[in-house]
Amino acid sequence: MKDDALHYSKNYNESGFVFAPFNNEENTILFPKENAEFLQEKLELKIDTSVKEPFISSHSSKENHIKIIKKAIDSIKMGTMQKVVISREELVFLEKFVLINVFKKLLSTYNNAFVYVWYHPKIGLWLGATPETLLEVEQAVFNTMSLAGTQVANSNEHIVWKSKELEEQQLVTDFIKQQLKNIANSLKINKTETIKAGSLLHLRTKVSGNLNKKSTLKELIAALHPTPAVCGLPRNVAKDFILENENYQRSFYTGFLGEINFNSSKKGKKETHLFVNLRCMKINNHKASIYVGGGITKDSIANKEWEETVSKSKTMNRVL
Ligand SMILES: C=C(O[C@H]1C=CC=C(C(=O)O)[C@@H]1O)C(=O)O
Repeated sequence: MKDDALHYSKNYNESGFVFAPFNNEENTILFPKENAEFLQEKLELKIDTSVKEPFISSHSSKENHIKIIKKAIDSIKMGTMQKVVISREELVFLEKFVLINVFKKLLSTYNNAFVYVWYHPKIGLWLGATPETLLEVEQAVFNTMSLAGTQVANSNEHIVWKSKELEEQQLVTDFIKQQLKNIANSLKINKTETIKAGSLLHLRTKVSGNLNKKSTLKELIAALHPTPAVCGLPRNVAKDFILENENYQRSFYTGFLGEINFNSSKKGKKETHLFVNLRCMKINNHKASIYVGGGITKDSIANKEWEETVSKSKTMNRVL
């Protein structure tokens, strides 16, 4: 970027790179394309192992996280919500932090994820490796996905999904279908499949279609973000529950990021690639904040949900 000014996207009509928070009422940061410089470099993924980066991890209170999960389960059983994604921040104290090494480790650990480093002097440094696409648009064709349900990958075992995970993910697929009803046509829901993200497995259903002529990117984003893969159902009830009960600020975790280029007049350039900001961390003053969460439904068992967040944070801890 040519300066350190903070720019915001007004209506996603711009061309550039956006970084959006979980809370869709807050501003989306924009790196305008016209202010950006484009550099390309081939990275050798071999890491200098003589540099050791010891760390001490401090689990944010387990009891507290379990308490919020139990409250969420009660609320779901009382009928206020169907699903809510509860998350937490885990602090890791870094004695030494070599950005390029951590980035290379992320790239080699997550070979089918969108791996990024994002920095703005007024916001800070974020890194991540997300398996979830929020939205891809090329001309009038778009792709999105429903991604939810987690288990630890175990290469020797036949993969079996329990009904809790299958239902949790189906809710996301149904939501996407419903939200796109008036914006898109020729909606195609692919077969649900298992995908690997680092050492974890998830359920994924790809959804694609054609945008109606008058649909805008703003409309499309408003319809999808935040999906029940990161928020819950009904969306507003779950969002309020999250904002009231999680005892930290998600800020850009479970937001989205990527390139927008929806209104470009140049032929063949009308492309947008947005990813949900999962498996991510913020680095600040020898401290990494790792963000992890999981979907809670009526069938959730609080302790297991805690373990799921531990598995998720382990994959991030490993790259540190
Ligand atoms: C909210 C997160 O994951 C979402 C995406 C995949 C699986 C999820 C789950 O099993 O709960 C979550 O919906 C996270 O990793 O922090």
